[in-house]
Amino acid sequence: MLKLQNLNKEFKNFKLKNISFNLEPGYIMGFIGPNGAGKTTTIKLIMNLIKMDSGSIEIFGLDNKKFERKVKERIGFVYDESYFYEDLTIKQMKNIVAPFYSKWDEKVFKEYIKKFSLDENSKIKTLSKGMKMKFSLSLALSHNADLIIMDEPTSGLDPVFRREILDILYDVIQDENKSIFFSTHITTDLEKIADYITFINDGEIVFTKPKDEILETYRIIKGGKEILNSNNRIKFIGVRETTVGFEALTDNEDFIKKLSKDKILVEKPSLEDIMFYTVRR
Ligand SMILES: Nc1ncnc2c1ncn2[C@@H]1O[C@H](COP(=O)(O)OP(=O)(O)OP(=O)(O)O)[C@@H](O)[C@H]1O
Repeated sequence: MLKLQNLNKEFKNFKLKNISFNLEPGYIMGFIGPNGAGKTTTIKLIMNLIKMDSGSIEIFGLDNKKFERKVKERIGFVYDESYFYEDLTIKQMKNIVAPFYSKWDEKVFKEYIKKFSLDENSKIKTLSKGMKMKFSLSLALSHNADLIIMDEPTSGLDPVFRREILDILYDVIQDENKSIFFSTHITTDLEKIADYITFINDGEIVFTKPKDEILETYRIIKGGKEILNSNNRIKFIGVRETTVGFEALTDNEDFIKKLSKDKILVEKPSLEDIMFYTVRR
């Protein structure tokens, strides 16, 4: 579905370094990382909205630049900022977008509009942030796209809206030939629906793996201050000290076994824990 190989892009104060990952058909991949890590830049490169310095991107096995039109016909794209003409109504805007897609399905679009309780005659500028996102999603899902790419689709949305959107994405993925790639800061959303997680930090991929494998690999260790010393401290990925003790992240099973069992607590981390300790070290 999507294959990035050794992608590089340099801005004045930022560098995207050797980004590589694959997304297979039938899966949802979440793209996480702190602010400024390079998520939007990567998505813009995938969509050929900015030029790469080196590397390659294949979508459906085709080069994303050479076959741009062909590839984009089959992508549903949801961007984090509204790119609509604010003075138009939903219907007018849809009439501009629809002819670009040979497989546009008016019936599906109408179903989504109804499902999202949107009024076709509402002007875009009168829509709330959540409603605009629902409209964006309706457009992205109404032309039989095989790959849905979204940049922070759930940011700024309340939990009810978010859950609705996640349910719809989950429905889309029931067709095993479709895939979804989306960036987010809301790691709990990914814990619910993602199959794979790609984690980017400071322009570099930290990991790209099945979610279950990630959650099985890492552990949070909690213990009193007396356990932490200069030798073992450096073996943790990240450490957070409090007045009474410490919490730390590790992916080293042997190391955990060596720590005295009766003095530590071993817990499974959330994706947010993994992100926090990896970024803060
Ligand atoms: N056109 C540009 N010119 C110069 N620098 C840029 C440009 N676009 C992005 N950057 C820089 O690249 C870095 C990565 O930005 P990017 O938007 O990809 O991060 P992000 O992971 O999407 O962050 P966020 O989670 O805050 O949206 C930032 O330091 C940003 O300032």
